[in-house]
Amino acid sequence: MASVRPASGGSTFDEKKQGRGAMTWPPGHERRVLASVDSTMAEAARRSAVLAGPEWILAERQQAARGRRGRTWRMPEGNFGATLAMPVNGAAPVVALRSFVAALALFDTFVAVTGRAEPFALKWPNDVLLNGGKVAGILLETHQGGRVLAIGFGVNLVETPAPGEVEEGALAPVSLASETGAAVAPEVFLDHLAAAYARREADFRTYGFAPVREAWLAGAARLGQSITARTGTSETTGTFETVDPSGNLVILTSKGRVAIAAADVFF
Ligand SMILES: O=C(O)CCCC[C@@H]1SC[C@@H]2NC(=O)N[C@@H]21
Repeated sequence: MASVRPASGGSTFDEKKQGRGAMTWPPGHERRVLASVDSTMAEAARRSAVLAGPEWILAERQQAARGRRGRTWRMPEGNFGATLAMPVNGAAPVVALRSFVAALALFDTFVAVTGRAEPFALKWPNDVLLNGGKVAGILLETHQGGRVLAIGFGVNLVETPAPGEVEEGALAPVSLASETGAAVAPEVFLDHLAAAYARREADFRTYGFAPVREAWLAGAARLGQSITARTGTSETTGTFETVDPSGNLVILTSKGRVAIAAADVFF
């Protein structure tokens, strides 16, 4: 399914040869760059049975990229689409907290490549906003009975989906290039993201969810403001109060406090 681009596939990281930045590729992490694949999530699923350690799979083109809740994710060339597949231990709800770790790593990466933090914000559960529009999304899947986690990152580096391709009521998509003028190649973005993710993951493994939660809340969009959370069967509107220690969205409504585990949020 995948066609591997030999020039940059494999685990060797030679930043001078690749012309990339001066950050350190996380030791022990495999790095695979594919010219084309159906979906890096599908590729991670195929790799999951033989995975020896963390592995980043970056694709220049994806024919069948997927988004949250079974949606299609469109990835024009030049945008960023990658999946981190890694062995994990622990109960499913703890594994799922990686969505916050991943969102923070994306936030760190945007700050690293633009030198600015203020235009970026985090939208529960795991989108990154830029000037109020969606610039990146994250998708989590597990394999091998929960022993392998795949975290997919889709970033509009240069292009956005056409307006007709965006779900009604969803935030307008924006691209990093059009909003900030930053021209970042996907492989350079990957180098920053892999380093940032490794740092955030190490903190999560050492200190647990508390510091991740605190950092996530510090960057949260619409905290203290009115939001609407929609599941397939219900809609809750109220004040976005916090994210609780289990990662649930907490909304204060006229009838009291509601903790929501999974939903789409609308502003
Ligand atoms: O719906 C979302 O916001 C999540 C989008 C995730 C898209 C990325 S692109 C790389 C990886 N491969 C996929 O098929 N999906 C994710």
